[in-house]
Amino acid sequence: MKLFSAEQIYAADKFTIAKQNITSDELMERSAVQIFNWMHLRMQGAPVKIHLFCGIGNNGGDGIALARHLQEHGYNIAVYVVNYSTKRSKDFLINLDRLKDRKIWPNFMDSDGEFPEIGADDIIVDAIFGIGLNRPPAKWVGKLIDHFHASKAFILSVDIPSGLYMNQVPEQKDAVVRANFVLSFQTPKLVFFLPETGIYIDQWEVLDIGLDMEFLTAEETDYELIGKSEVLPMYVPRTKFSHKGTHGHVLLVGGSYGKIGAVTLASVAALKIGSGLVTSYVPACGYTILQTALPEAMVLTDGETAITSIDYTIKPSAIGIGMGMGTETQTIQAFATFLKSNSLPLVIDADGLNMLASNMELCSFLSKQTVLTPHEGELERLVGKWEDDFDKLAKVKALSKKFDCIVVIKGAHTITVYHDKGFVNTTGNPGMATAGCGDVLSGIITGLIAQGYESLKAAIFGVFLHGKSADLQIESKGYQALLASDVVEGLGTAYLDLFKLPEKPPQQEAESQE
Ligand SMILES: NC(=O)C1=CN([C@@H]2O[C@H](COP(=O)(O)OP(=O)(O)OC[C@H]3O[C@@H](n4cnc5c(N)ncnc54)[C@H](O)[C@@H]3O)[C@@H](O)[C@H]2O)[C@@H](O)CC1
Ligand SMILES: [K+]
Repeated sequence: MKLFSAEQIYAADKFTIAKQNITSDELMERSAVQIFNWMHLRMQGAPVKIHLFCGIGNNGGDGIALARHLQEHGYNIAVYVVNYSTKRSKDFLINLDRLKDRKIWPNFMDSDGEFPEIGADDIIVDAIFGIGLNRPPAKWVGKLIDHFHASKAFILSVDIPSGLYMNQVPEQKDAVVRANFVLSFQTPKLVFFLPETGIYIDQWEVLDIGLDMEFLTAEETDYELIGKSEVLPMYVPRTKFSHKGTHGHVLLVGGSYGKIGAVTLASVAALKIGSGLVTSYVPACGYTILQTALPEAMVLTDGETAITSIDYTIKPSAIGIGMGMGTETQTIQAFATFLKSNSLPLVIDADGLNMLASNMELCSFLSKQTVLTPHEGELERLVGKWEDDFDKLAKVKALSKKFDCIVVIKGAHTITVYHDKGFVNTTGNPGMATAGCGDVLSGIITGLIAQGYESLKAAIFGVFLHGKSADLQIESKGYQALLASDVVEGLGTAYLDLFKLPEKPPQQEAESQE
C-alpha cells in the first residue's frame, strides 16, 4: 500500500473532484458518512456522550459534517468549534450552515474560554487539525489537548491525530493528540509508523473515500507499506524437478568465542527459509557446537577463538557476514580483505556493521546492493547522530545512494531503504526484542538471496516473514517467552500463512447454513 504525502493527497482530491464531477463538499460528505458508518456499526445507537472538537479547516469540516449525521441518528453529541484562526475553509462553512439549519449550535472556543467537562466514559472526536497542519498549534490548543488526555475519554481522531505533521516530527511533544483510534482517509500516513510519531496512535484503520484509483495507482510514492498483498507476488514457488543445488548455497561468516550461537541461529534460519545448502564459517571453537546443533550445515573453520582470515574454495550464491564475529584487529583485517575481493551478493550484520562503521572507506568495496541490517545503535555508528526520525531517513537514503546498498532499519516497524524509497514493514511484535532475533533475520535474508531473490526483494520479504513468524508464534508462546529459535521454528507457518484465505465473516456462514 502506498503511503502518500500531503501534497499527493491534495492532488488526488483535486483530480477526483474533476474526474467524478463532484464538488469538494461532496467529497467531504463522503468522508463524514464513512466515519459515521464506522461509528454507528460499533455503537449501535448507544447513548454515550460524544464530544466533537472541530477545527476550522477541512478536518474540522469533516467533524462538523459527522456531527450532523450523528445527531440525525439520535446520538448524544456536543459540538465545539476550535477557533484557532480566522481563516475558515469554504467546506467547513458550508457544513457549519447545514448544522445550524438543523438547530445545532456549536460552542465556539477560543483562547479565553473554559474547557468543557469530559467524562472518562465519553468519546472525543478529534477533528481539530488534519494533514494541513504546518506550524505548531497555539498554546491554548495544546492545553485543550492536555484536557482531552486528562479526561481519560476514548479519543477517535479524524484522518490523523491533531498536532502531528505529515513530514516532520512535532516541535511540542505534548501538543499532540494521543489517539486511541485513527480513521485515516484512503491511506495511512508515514508518521503512524515512525518511532517518534507512531507513539501517538494506538490503532488505525483506513476509510476508502473513493479517491480516483487511476491517479493513486500512477502516483509514485517515497514510502510503501508492506503487507501480505505486497509480498505475495514476490514469492517464488518450488518446481517439481528442483534439487538442493537449485536453491542456492549460503555462506555465513561469523562467530567468536562465546558467540557461536549467533552464527548458529543465522545458519538454521538460512536453511529454514529454504536455501539448499548452508556452510557456516566460524573459528575452530565453534566447530563442534555447529556440527552438533545443526547437522544439516557444513562447517569451515579458521582461527581458534576469532576469525583471522576468510578463505574458502566453495562457491556460495550469497554470503552473510558479521553475526557474533567480534572486532579483533585480525578479524577486521580479514573482513577488509574479504570485502575488497568479494563480488557476490552480501548481507552484513552486527559486528560486520561495526567494523564497517569504524572503517567507512570499506563501504566503497561493497558488492552491488549489499544488504545492511543495523539496529538503531549500529545505524548511528554508520550514519552519525540524527536530529529526528525524518533526519534519520534522509541520512539512510544518502548512505544507500552513495554506496548502492540496501539498509534495513530494524525497529517496531522495520523500514527497508533503497536509494530514495522506503518499505515499511507491518509484521512483528515486542516479543522480538530478544537476543538473537537479528541473527535470524540476517540468515533469512541471505537464504532468500541464495535462492535467487533480488537483494531488495529478499530484504523486504525476509523482514515480513521474520515478523510474521513471530506474530504466529506468540499466539501460543506469549511475548515474554518468545525466543529467536521460536522465530526460526515458525518460518514454515509464516510461508503457509501467505496462502491462507481470510476467514469468512460469520454472517455469511450463518446465511449459507440456512
Ligand atoms: N482526500 C482527503 O483525504 C480528504 C480530506 N479531507 C480533510 O481535509 C483535511 C485537510 O484539510 P486542510 O487542508 O483544510 O487542513 P486542516 O484541516 O488540517 O486545517 C489546517 C488549516 O489551518 C491552517 N493551519 C495549519 N497549522 C496551523 C496552526 N498551527 N494554527 C493555525 N492554523 C493552522 C492551515 O493553513 C490549514 O488551512 C484532511 O486531513 C481531511 O480531514 C476531507 O474533507 C475530504 C477529503
Ligand atoms: K484530526
